[in-house]
Amino acid sequence: MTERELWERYQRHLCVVPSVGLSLDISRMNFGADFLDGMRARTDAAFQAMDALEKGAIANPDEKRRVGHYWLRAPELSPEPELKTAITDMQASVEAFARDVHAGKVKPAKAARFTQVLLVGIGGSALGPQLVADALGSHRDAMQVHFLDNTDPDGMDRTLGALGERLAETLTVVISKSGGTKETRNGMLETERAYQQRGLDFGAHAVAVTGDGSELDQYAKQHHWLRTFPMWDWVGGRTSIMSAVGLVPARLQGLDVDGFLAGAKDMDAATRERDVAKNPAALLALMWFHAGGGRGQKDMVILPYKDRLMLMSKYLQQLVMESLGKELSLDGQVVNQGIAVYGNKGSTDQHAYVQQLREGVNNFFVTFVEVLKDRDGKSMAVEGDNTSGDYLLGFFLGTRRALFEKGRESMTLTVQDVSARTVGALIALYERAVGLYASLVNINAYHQPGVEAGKKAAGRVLELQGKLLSKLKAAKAEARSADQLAQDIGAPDEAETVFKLLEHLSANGDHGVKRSGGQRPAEARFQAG
Ligand SMILES: O=P(O)(O)OC[C@H]1O[C@H](O)[C@H](O)[C@@H](O)[C@@H]1O
Repeated sequence: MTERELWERYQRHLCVVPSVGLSLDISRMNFGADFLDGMRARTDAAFQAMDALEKGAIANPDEKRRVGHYWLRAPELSPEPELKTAITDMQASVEAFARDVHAGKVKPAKAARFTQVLLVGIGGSALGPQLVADALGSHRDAMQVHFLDNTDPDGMDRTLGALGERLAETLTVVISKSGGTKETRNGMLETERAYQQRGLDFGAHAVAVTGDGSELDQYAKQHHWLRTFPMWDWVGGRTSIMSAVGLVPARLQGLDVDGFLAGAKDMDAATRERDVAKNPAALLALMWFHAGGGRGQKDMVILPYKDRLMLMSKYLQQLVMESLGKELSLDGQVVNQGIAVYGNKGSTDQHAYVQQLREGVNNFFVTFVEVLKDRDGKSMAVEGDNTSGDYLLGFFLGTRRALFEKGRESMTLTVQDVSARTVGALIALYERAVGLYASLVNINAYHQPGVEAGKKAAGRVLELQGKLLSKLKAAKAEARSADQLAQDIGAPDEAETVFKLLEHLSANGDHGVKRSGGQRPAEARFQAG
């Protein structure tokens, strides 16, 4: 294709959404002239399924749940008045709470004001707040936000250690839809102890976001936490950023929550459009289908040319992979669907993995995200008349061209700026694209049965550790091999897990397990005390 033909193709296929200042360019995807028409029946069915979902159908059949994240930015579209009230009440109470915190009406016992937020959560209860805080935050925010999103002890020490004295003016927000996620529970307990060690009452510094009656909800009530904000079963974790999960930290941080919700609402309106050429969510879904043959054969590389959008790929990794990575179709057939997502930011990535994108295995398509506005205010010239922002654009266009020359497909999303409106719109765009794509490939995007297997297996590992420790204590000073100990606890087939447990136990002083003998598994001996 000549440059001239490409320019024609660009103009023909450019999808512009004036209400949110966003455009999607699919000209560098090599779909044929009849592709969109050929997909029309499937696309219409996807629109119908989305319509039913928005009207309150059970769109998550396995869990028999409705899927209501679109109502969070348009409560008037809720299928029942009670849901609308629940959403608007939540929004008003979050806003009022943040106002009281900022005004010092809700204040810590031993400091004048809360200045820091510590968010404890994982997966959908952390990734959205992390993206929003990083994309929209600055040192001028009303409060600074920190995160504990793992059960890594050193990670917790690092974050809590950095807060240090400021813990006295830190409001901890524990977020868990289910209220039973172990990583979050552990982070909460360790945070509670950090407060206690400084003579601070944790409950007077803590807020929960969780489902009614959950383990976390009960804990918060028993320990007289400041507040609990609701989470509902009709909002999935990975689409919960516009529920209290995202609004509580965003309001506390002092971000433009109204703009964020309005951007999403406007994008929702634009992506209900049935004319595919005018609907960026439908086009994204169709391009994913085209690129991967409807089988996820190509990875989605997300390349925003903007530091503030660096977490976009991490956020989309959960949204896309947890939604689309499914073994079974809606009819129960084994389909093993999914699309792998990765990326960081340009031009930084150009100095890392872009080499492979241009010359290596052609198993991906890129989505460039271009932000027109360079910065607040003017830029200096760094070379001739050129600014740093001119360079960023140059590198983006240069990389895109270099990929195209080698037959590597890409799309470009162009936005005006990284405002709350834009971030809300981008999230809404991808939420709908994922929902539509799921319909195109006939899977349930709203459950995550695969995640449970790992959690159950982890539970069995900890059970095994319990047995092992009792045995080691009973056997006192006798040094035994992993194989012997696995026999002793009646789990001879679990020798490898037993070895891994012993290796970890003896590397840490918590349980008094000692290791002797050689480095290889068969040579190592373990004993208590
Ligand atoms: O909010 P929670 O109930 O603590 O869940 C946190 C996360 O954990 C699970 O493993 C799910 O796979 C995620 O979708 C969810 O967002």
